[in-house]
Amino acid sequence: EMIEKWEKLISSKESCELDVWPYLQDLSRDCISQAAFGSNHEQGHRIFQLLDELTILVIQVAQSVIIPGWWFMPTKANRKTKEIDREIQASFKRMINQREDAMKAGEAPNDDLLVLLIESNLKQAKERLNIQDVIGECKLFYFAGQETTSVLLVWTMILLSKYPHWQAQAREEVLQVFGGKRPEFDGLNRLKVVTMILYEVLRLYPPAAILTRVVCQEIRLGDLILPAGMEINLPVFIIHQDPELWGKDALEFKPERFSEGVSKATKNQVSFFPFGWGPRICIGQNFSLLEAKMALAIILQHFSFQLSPSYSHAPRTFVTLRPEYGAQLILQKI
Ligand code: HEM
Repeated sequence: EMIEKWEKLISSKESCELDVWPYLQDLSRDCISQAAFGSNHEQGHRIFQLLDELTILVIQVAQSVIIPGWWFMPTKANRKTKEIDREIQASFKRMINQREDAMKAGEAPNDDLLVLLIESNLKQAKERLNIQDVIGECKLFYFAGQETTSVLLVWTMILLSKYPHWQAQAREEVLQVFGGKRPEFDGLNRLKVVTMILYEVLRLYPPAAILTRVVCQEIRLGDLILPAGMEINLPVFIIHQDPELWGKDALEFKPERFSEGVSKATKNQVSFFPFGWGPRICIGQNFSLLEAKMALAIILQHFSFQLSPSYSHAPRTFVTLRPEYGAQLILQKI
């Protein structure tokens, strides 16, 4: 659908300028809605709108001075937050009820995330998820499943516009593997240059730029003693750009550093962790890389692109690392 929209915008002209960021957001929203929840565009659309509003409010709260008990005050922001949360809960409950009915009638898909969650809720076992757990998981997947991948895609398009020789190499590879055909799973796994490019984008522009942990019991870390309850930030983007770990060219876009895989590029150190690390590592990393490769391959088959003079480079952390003023590119049909 996105490709068709872009083609229409170009139609008889040679090229067209557009901000690709909202289109890529819609694309990844559609992917997670359909793949995980089998939900239609409209249902998913409202939930994303509400999550967007909730994110803005949460960021406002995070940036303000917290006074104990503030959350219980009937301020405008607190009332709005609770109202949005109620609507999100109601939307998910509706979605879950509809799916349960469809499952009973034997009309529902039986292999998506929603089915797994509902089945876990219906189990009689001790470890069954209750309905609030199911709603919590749906909320997390809706949020974590779209924002991050659309950010990865948008920075990839921006960097491939800035480095046209990498764009050309990626296109050559895609055309070699798929020609003009629709990309499929096995072929996507054979895309080496595209994978190197995506890793390098994730290194320089990690969507989750900072990870947070709370120390659960006092622990010694080198010369430091960290007390229980202390909050620690792991600055992913700083570690990803540290010249001591990555060399003097750490700030440069050089996908070739990943030509022999991640362990060679990192010399087996934990210096590249765009998807986190350890037991809470991103559960959706394969899904997102597959989605990004699929989207990028189709875009490269249809268009070449370059930065528009109106593009202004402004990475900004707003939960994820976003291009603050969008991604104005000039697209040309191939
Ligand atoms: C480029 C895309 C993505 C990036 C960079 C990314 C990054 C991350 C990171 C860094 C974490 C760990 C957070 C922490 O340790 O505090 C995480 C967790 C998670 N991600 Fe992703 N993610 C991406 C795509 C996805 C997708 C597509 C999904 C769903 C299909 C997803 C679902 C989740 C979930 C459910 C968790 C929580 C896992 C847990 O706590 O056990 N992510 N992600």
